Amino acid sequence: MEIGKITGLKGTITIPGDKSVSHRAIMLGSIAQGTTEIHNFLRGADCLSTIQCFRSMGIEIKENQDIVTVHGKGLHGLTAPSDILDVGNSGTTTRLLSGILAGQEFDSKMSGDSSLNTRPMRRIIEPLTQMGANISSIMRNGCAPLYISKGNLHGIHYHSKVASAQVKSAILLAGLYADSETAVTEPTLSRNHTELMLKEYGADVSASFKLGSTVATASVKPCTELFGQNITVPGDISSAAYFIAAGLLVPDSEIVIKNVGINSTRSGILKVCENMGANISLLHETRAGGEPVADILVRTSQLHGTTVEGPIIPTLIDEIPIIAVMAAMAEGTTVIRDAAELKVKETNRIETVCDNLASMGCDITPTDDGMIIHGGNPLHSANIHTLLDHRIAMAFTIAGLVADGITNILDSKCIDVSYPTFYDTFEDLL
Ligand SMILES: O=C(O)C1=C[C@@H](OP(=O)(O)O)[C@@H](O)[C@H](O)C1
Ligand SMILES: C=C(OP(=O)(O)O)C(=O)O
Repeated sequence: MEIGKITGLKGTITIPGDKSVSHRAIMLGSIAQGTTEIHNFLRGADCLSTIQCFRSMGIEIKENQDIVTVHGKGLHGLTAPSDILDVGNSGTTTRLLSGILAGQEFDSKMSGDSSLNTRPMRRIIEPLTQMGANISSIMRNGCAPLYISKGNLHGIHYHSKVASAQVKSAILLAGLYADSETAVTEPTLSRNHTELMLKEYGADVSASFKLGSTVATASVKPCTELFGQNITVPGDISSAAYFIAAGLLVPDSEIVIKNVGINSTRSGILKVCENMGANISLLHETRAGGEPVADILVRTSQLHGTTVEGPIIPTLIDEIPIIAVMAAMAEGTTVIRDAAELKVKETNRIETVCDNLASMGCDITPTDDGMIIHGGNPLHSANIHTLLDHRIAMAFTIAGLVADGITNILDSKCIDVSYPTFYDTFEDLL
């Protein structure tokens, strides 16, 4: 995809459904009793992998544009897949599904693409094993492909080293099948969609913060039945982030982004934008599917550098590539730290962000847990090596809109993983 410099992005856009919420709606719908209707479902490749996995385990799932109907068969209604479950590029599918599969009577295997199969899975193998699950890395390297066979699950209180919603969710989902309460404590609160949605489906879930610390605990009681729901998925703030950045960086722009999920465990990017001096307002705040949503009004702004660190990091972890692009265009220095998790995403996002921004003329230095960006140098065009990472492709598309010359996004098709209509959205802004 070739991207040139532009001015004046103006208009109102709607962002597709949230990826995290879409995955969870399929998973919980499949193990609930009765029908679940999901509105504004994200038809991105990752969520389609989740659908396919549950179809392979006997669940009827009908797709009608962005409305998906799941005919759930209850907590014990899944059937043995005849083949290895293909999780594609999706870490969320792999880790959350592991928690569910740990509670099944049948054996299963899961494998993904070459990126997925290098991502760390010990973080879920270890707690699920403590719960009594039989789960192993087939290549014995701590990565997928994974093999899961019947185990008898008991409740544990797990203290996770990483603030990861995927780890937390895998344990809570296995906890539905355990013989006593299961709790997860994480160093700082990660996205809480699983807790919120489990509650909607009828599970007995609690969540608490320890006073005076950032530590967060979520727990679930063993469950006998979940009940099918009607779910409206909010627009994905991680996808909206590219248009927030475009509205701020492209001269003479004014964009309204409709119906975006602003759950505080996801909306750290809004705080960072505010700290950078952005002109952003939230309009029409309301709720959809148990989640807070709002329209976001963005106007071109002169940004300045900031520090992004500590408990805010899990609330914006997928937005760091686009935050780095904003920082490159901001006056002054931006420091991003406490974000070592970036190294184990679809690519090592510290490297992919730093290499590509440096190739566009940005003064950027990678660190062990983030990066330091001296902003304000004009960006120039480059060939962007996405390494098939959707977030890199989208973040550098926005960089291309403000860079001199024609920026070439290599393998931009990888954007289908989370936002297949990304380039179409621009048509409403030109
Ligand atoms: O639970 C989820 O839906 C997700 C959690 C995050 O991963 P971690 O749990 O590994 O931080 C995030 O990066 C990913 O895109 C989606
Ligand atoms: C890291 C991501 O997703 P996942 O972990 O589900 O592959 C992402 O979408 O940026």
